[in-house]
Amino acid sequence: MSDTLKRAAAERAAQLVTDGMRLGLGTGSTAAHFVAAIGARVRGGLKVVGVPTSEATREQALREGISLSTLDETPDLDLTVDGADELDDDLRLIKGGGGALLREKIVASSSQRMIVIADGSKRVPKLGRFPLPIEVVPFGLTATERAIARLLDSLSMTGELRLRRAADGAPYVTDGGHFILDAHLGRIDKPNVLASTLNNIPGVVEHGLFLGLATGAILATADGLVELGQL
Ligand SMILES: O=C[C@H](O)[C@H](O)[C@H](O)COP(=O)(O)O
Repeated sequence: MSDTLKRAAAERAAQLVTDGMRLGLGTGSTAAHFVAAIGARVRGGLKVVGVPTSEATREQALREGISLSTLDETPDLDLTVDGADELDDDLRLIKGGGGALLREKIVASSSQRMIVIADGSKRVPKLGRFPLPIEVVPFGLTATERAIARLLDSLSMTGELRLRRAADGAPYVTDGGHFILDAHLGRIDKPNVLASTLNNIPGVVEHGLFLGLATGAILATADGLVELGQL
């Protein structure tokens, strides 16, 4: 059911793509449906160029026959379409459940529009039930973790910081060669304060709060598609 909903949201987003667009291609199970839908349209004659947000998406897009570029060659994108782990009604997001937050944020920031596609279960009244991914440099991991814990304490936030691990038990390593600490916060009352203060900690590369980046969202529910913001 959830996969059918993800595909429905992705296919609606694919209809927004027109010839000549420079596209940011998101990462994750929902974004993969979008990449597949764009692949089908490319095989039907659509001309676009894509900038992938992960190695996994790059490989999928190549298999789909989508022309690819890099952000260095194509620094201004028209539209990025990506999934999310949570979003609220102000189009604030938590992303990074699949570990791709850093490239996703750089690509979204380089896009005129960012459209989130998700099944309706991702919509929440308040962010934070989904653990917030914080990407950190492996060097000095313990020091960085302690600095994050002190910051959370100073903001009266509680919650465990858990080093993300791969299936073999080793630390999960992102495409950028970093680790991820998942912050189990339960609720984030002041996302802007948390976002900006996390960015001040040496060793923190990026975090999964995407604030002011999404311009629209397509949410698929059992009752149909719900659109937020501008598509
Ligand atoms: O790092 C992964 C990305 O932020 C994904 O877009 C996010 O985790 C949502 O993934 P999915 O569509 O598989 O739920």
